[in-house]
Amino acid sequence: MPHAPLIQLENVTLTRGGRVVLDDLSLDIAERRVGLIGTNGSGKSSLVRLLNGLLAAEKGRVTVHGLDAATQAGELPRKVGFIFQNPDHQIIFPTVAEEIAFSLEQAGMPRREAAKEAVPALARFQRAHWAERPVHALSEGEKQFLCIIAVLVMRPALVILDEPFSSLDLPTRRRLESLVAGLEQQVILVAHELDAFEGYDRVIWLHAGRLRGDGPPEAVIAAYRAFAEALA
Ligand SMILES: Nc1ncnc2c1ncn2[C@@H]1O[C@H](COP(=O)(O)OP(=O)(O)OP(=O)(O)O)[C@@H](O)[C@H]1O
Repeated sequence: MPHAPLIQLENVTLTRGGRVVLDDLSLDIAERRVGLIGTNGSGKSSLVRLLNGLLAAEKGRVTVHGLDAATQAGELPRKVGFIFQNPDHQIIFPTVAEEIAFSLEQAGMPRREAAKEAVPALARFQRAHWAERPVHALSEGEKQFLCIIAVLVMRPALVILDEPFSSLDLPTRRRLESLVAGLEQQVILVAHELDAFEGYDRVIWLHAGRLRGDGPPEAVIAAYRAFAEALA
């Protein structure tokens, strides 16, 4: 039985820096594991930024897990966890425990309780020993892992990862992939690593702000590879 769409874009147009980057785009997304691919500048990051309220469409309607992105934008960050390509864009506190405590506070926990709960929260990800570590002393992979933990402790309904693997070595990437694979939440992954979508329900291919492909990963990725080969 088809599920009701968790995410809906209706005739969405977005302009950035005077250029149309999403062009009258309509999408219904009900699947739990969704990949987003496309060449540089095709609009992937712009699209996912509409879903967590970092950008607003000037035309059309965006609905995310029951929230209207235009009128309920303030509520989106609690529903939508966002993991950026560069962990330094997300991490703001000097120590790991402070970063996690801040996330818990953002999720509505009183400050004192959040400070006490940070270590148990880290322990759920087998990282209690990181609590007092200065964030700047973590490796890139460890920082990315911390960002994911910081998002997951907020228990979002949707987790968006925007090119999370670019600076990670293969073992660290695999560890993150298996963490993501085990999540109960809906996941949208933006990645250039085309083998990252194994087991995904659906892959969406954006090109110049429009849908160029959409369907099961194997078919969409094969079409994208053929397109890339033809360009090379
Ligand atoms: N901060 C910005 N200000 C103005 N225009 C921007 C900005 N960021 C992106 N754009 C424009 O939006 C277009 C789409 O960018 P976007 O980051 O959404 O693409 P992308 O598919 O995520 O690309 P990449 O794979 O390179 O990350 C770009 O071609 C660029 O012209």
